[in-house]
Amino acid sequence: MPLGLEVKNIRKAFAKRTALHDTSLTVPQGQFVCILGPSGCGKTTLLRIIAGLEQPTSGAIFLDGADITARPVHQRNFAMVFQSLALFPFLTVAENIGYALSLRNYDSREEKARVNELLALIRLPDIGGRKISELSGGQRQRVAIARALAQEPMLFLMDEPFSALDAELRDHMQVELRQLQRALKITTILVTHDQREAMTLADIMVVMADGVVQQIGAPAELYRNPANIFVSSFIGRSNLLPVKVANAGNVVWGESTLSVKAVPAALKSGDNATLAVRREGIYLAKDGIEASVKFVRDVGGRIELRLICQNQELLASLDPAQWNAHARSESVHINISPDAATVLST
Ligand SMILES: Nc1ncnc2c1ncn2[C@@H]1O[C@H](COP(=O)(O)OP(=O)(O)OP(=O)(O)O)[C@@H](O)[C@H]1O
Repeated sequence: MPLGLEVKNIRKAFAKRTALHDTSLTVPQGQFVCILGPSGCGKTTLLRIIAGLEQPTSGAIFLDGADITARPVHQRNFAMVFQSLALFPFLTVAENIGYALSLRNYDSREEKARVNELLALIRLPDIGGRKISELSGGQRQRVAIARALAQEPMLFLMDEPFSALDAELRDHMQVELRQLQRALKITTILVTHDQREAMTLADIMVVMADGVVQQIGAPAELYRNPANIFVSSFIGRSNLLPVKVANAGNVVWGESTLSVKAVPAALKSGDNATLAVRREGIYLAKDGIEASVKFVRDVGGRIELRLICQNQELLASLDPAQWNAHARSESVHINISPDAATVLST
């Protein structure tokens, strides 16, 4: 059974800055991993080290159990798609894909059949004869993916491949890539700063900040159980409430006691902490905490409320039926669902 890729204790120091501190992660065979983080957090450096374009200062990379840290790029058989697609603009689509096939010693009939197969895969069967310069952004993107797949790579690496596309096309391409990756079961690592993109694509998300991995897990897991304040704010947005840990799985926020699903073992009764509350975790309840409504926004399907509660501004996202049932009043009472609230070290 193949093991996939293992990144072990990678560190990368540039002259003036350490881009990666002791980074480890496992990419199981056939999985889609998204490395997510703000600009400058070290995600491209990590991808380049995995690709073999950059050497780590220390640490090692294993592929299916073999140490490949010193293996040159051209011996890794990894395919790469970057934001600048590096297609040859004045060659045709078929010639671009054929170029990636040239190492395979196909005769011209076999090469033509393989190009057609790849074009069918990206659902552009009729564009083999067109020049790259004559294609739309989305078509170019798909050709770059087809060319990468032509290599039959062990690993597919992508760095912000959709950032040049408009929002609608980006959404579309994300779904297509995900379907293609599932069908081909090709182990894929994609770098992005866009949390929606990562949540759409990833089996496993790796959240980074300042050269340090903050959390690794399935998208829903990171959303529900963020490990720290950075992750809770970067993956979806959270209200951050200053609280004190109380006994019996409760926390105290201002004058109110709130029950929570868990308190981290490192926190003791009386400690200060932060309660990260998802917007949909706030609901209206007659016996809840008093809040005034500052702003109401109907965002189609949900009602967004900006509330002031215990001198703090909160953002809530309600079901329209709930809002209508409460007579759309300027003064409301709220409660917080324990499932949508995570206690974090401050
Ligand atoms: N060749 C280099 N020489 C010196 N410093 C570098 C080099 N490459 C990257 N860095 C620094 O390392 C840090 C991480 O850079 P990296 O490109 O990995 O970040 P990133 O998360 O991919 O950011 P972005 O989303 O903006 O591309 C940055 O502070 C960057 O300035």
